[in-house]
Amino acid sequence: MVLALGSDHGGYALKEEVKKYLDSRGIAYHDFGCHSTDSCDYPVFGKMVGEAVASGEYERGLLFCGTGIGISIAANKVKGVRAACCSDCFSAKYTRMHNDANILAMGGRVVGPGLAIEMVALFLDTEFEGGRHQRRIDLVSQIEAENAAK
Ligand SMILES: O=C(CO)[C@H](O)[C@H](O)COP(=O)(O)O
Repeated sequence: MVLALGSDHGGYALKEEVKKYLDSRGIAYHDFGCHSTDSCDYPVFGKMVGEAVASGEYERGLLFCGTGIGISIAANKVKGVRAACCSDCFSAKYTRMHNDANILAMGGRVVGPGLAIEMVALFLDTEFEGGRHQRRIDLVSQIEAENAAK
């Protein structure tokens, strides 16, 4: 699995911590930026990672901003993206099992590195359950298709 990573300045430090964890597990990733704590704009990186995941080039993505919210909102504007902003392990696990989330977003000003790494592990290691949940994802995709046609 190759991951697409992105952050703004508010999520930069947490992204660096998560990268150390991914390195320790030998999980490959590409970091689309940002690459410092200089102030920047989260939609730029949410869009880049969203498009990278939606294209199929990267299987899943990890996004970071101050709250995790803005960058997940931006990524979710890309067709095919299901980005979940999480700050607890239950949500990080169930967003894989029930929502087949393809991007996990976290807030560098909300969660510490220990919790973030636990959430990343659950997000990466949990499979989608399918079944009734696939029907619901199909309904979400239908909303995307309807809006694209407008
Ligand atoms: O969390 C965020 C978006 O949801 C941003 O990281 C946050 O809004 C950036 O704020 P500032 O420019 O004051 O550092």
